[in-house]
Amino acid sequence: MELLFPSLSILLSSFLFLSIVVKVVKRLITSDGNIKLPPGPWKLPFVGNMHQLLGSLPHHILKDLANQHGPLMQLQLGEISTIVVSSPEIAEDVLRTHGIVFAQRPQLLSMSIITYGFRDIGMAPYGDYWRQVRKICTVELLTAKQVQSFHSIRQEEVSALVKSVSSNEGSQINLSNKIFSLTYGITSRAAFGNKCKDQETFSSTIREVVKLISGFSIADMYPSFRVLQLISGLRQKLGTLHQKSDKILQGIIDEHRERMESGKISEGEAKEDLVTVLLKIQQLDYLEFPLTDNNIKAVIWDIFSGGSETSSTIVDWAMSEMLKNPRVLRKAQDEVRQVFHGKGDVDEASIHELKYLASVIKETLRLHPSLPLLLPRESRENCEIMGYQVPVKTNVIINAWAIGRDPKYWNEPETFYPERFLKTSTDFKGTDLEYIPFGAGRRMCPGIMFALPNIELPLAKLLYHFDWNLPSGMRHENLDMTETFGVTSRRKDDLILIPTTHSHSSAA
Ligand code: HEM
Repeated sequence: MELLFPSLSILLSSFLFLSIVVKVVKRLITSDGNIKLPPGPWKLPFVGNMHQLLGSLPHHILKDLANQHGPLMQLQLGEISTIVVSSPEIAEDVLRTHGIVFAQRPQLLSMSIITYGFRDIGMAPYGDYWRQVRKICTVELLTAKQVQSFHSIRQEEVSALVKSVSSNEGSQINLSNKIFSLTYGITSRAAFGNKCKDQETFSSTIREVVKLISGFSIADMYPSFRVLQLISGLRQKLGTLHQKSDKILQGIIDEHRERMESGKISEGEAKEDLVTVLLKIQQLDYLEFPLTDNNIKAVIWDIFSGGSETSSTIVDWAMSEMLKNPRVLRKAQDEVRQVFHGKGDVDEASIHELKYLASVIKETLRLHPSLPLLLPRESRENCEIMGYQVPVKTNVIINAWAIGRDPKYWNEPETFYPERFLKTSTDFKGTDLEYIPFGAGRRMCPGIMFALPNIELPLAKLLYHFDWNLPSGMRHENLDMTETFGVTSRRKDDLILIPTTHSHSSAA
């Protein structure tokens, strides 16, 4: 009996292996040999190019491969034919010229669990439902007026951060941790109103999910082998996390609905949180697609997962780059201290005067775009790009990180030099394809207006109130800038710094 188990498992895995090989070979044989696909590296029969993505960060590997095979490159990732775009010219073709062909997202099984069956904005299939939720997002949730209405939340949360840093003056603090909890705190209050009791659990659930869905999941690369979903355990882990976050979100919705029905949230209340806005929209009778509670939860999930890690990552990298480049740190500090001279604190009303800080942020977004690979897309029909065929249902990866370092467009691309943005009108609004940290085209990020104040205000206050030093003995040029593997390109090690309160500041 004892021998039966190993032999059974060997038998099963051999069967699985063989059936995968048969399927892949069958596909190779039946594929149209006349199609002129973009060039790409040599492929192994069963894994395609997946083995080439091991060992380093995907956006780094893809940039190196593109240097050898060209800015439009074809890879075979398991069963999935993929093209990788690494130049502004081809990004223009994909995102704008043929924008409608590439406005679709691939329907990854792993993502369907956490997006309530693709009912969010980011993963929803391109079509009328997506158009409706995206419009709600841009016209109701993330407008300049709505974002402005959250200014007191930002002030309070960032002031609390300043206070907490100040109380640790002279000793080492983990600035990364403080920045990440700040952004989750602001997003939570904007979305749910006063901080909800489950905020910590909710934020940590999101972070766990983001970690789980990072990189290329083997199961998603072989969608016809559903058994891989079971073996990998990904589906089960995501399911458990989804249930946890769903319970919290439903509790928040129920509590809001109760307050609205009891008249505690009045019509047109000055500062409406995002859940309240969504519940009011739910009551409208002219929506093409009724907004269910699940739809609302999916949208709120997007705002948290899309909005918090991304903005914190930029603040974290901007501080790291300034500590590494003391000249830039001094210049940014001089500017903020001059603009807010005699005021004792930074306020949002004059923050637009911080032109150099704005360039620091832009340069950070160029070198460390929070999403180095834009969210994946999928071709809806056959398309020709630069004389190559891109067949329907090809996965499309756009390497925004590589594009932001293209030496054809950027002088000394690896150098952190904010001044370059003082002299150019290049912007991240989606028209300059050499600079796409927020993407471009139909699926471009709708959260820029929400993100920017969450980046500018913390940076301005941290520079105004404190002088910053690295832990003793560490030289600025030795600050480690290694990135970690993930959906967002975070620092590998947390940023540990020593703050000293600046004498003019009200935090002194
Ligand atoms: C520094 C901050 C941020 C960065 C760098 C960023 C970047 C991006 C990028 C690169 C995309 C993919 C665009 C594409 O495929 O072309 C995206 C999509 C998206 N972002 Fe952001 N984002 C940020 C903040 C936010 C915020 C604050 C929100 C919401 C409050 C948000 C919500 C979304 C949504 C919903 C999508 C999906 C859009 C769609 O598929 O139609 N993002 N973001």
